[in-house]
Amino acid sequence: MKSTQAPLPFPGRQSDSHKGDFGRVVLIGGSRGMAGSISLSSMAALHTGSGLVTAVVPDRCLETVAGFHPGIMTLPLPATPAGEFAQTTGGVPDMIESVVASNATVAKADAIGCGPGMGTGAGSVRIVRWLLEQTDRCRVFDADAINIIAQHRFLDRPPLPRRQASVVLTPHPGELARLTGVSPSDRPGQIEAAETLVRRHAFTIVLKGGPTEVLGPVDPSEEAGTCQRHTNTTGNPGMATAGSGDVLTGMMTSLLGQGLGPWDAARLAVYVHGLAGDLAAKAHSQPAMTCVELLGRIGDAIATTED
Ligand SMILES: NC(=O)C1=CN([C@@H]2O[C@H](COP(=O)(O)OP(=O)(O)OC[C@H]3O[C@@H](n4cnc5c(N)ncnc54)[C@H](O)[C@@H]3O)[C@@H](O)[C@H]2O)[C@@H](O)CC1
Ligand SMILES: Nc1ncnc2c1ncn2[C@@H]1O[C@H](COP(=O)(O)OP(=O)(O)O)[C@@H](O)[C@H]1O
Ligand SMILES: [Mg+2]
Repeated sequence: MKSTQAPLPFPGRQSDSHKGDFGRVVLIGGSRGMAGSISLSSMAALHTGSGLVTAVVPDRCLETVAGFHPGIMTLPLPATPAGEFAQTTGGVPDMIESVVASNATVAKADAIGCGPGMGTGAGSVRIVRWLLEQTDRCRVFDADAINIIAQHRFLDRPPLPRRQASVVLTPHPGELARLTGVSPSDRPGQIEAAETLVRRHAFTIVLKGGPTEVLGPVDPSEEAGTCQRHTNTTGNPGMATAGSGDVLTGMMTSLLGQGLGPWDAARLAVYVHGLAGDLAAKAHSQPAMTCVELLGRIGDAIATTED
């Protein structure tokens, strides 16, 4: 295992602190058949230190998601027969995004992560479009949320006001290819395409892989788009296993919810996530480690990076 240094220390805790000090986060996603993904994100957010974690899921997945960890709260939304988010609720308010917007837990969330396992159906599209417009919120878009943004060309619209755009996208190379048209086999081209997105929208982009690259604006309020790049130093091919990225989504959302800015949250999340992967591989081997062992090593990884 390489010996490397964290880009910044993990935030410490005061002796009189309480769970409200560590962020309320919401994770939106899951569907019947992919309930594990949003559960992994939610458990990762808890293990990264979030005070309160709510998974917003299609109602057909509620028991499954809630059953993974007693610390996860769940908010069920109407589902299609296939078990994805429905477009309408048949009630008042009627459209699914109105239900999300009017929910008190969602309204109070310090950070919202969206996408793992949610599918790309009409209900999910409405939720992603709504979330992209919430410019006063910290948001993480991953997996199907990125696929939806790509399919519906949501980034072709005029950029959001820079000052408010606290958005992190966490594509793997296949998702970035859908977003930009640049092939996963062209790593330099993908990094350049991600830089272009950063300069235009002032988003932070985490281009996953071995190694993961973090790209973000130097000054998000500046009109002329700037971009800085950080190459992560942790992680290993044992992490090429289902659910590794879902864990990262929860960690990223957790750190944003704890008050870190997007550049710091992204660099620290990928560092601790990769280190947890390195510790899991050391204990279990690269082939045998899974997302469960990765999740189980977040604590050991944090312990080496604490303030
Ligand atoms: N337990 C669960 O419920 C899980 C659900 N998942 C969900 O499944 C859905 C589909 O996501 P997937 O990522 O599996 O499928 P995708 O079709 O998005 O990605 C797989 C494809 O992307 C490309 N790709 C990915 N990483 C690459 C790399 N490093 N280099 C080059 N090409 C690369 C490859 O072409 C690969 O076939 C998402 O909603 C996701 O959240 C997955 O996260 C796995 C676990
Ligand atoms: N060869 C590798 N070296 C280092 N990290 C890797 C490697 N392969 C995958 N990973 C990491 O594992 C995660 C995979 O994410 P993703 O493809 O979204 O998985 P999933 O959608 O199955 O959860 C990313 O954080 C990525 O950086
Ligand atoms: Mg993924």
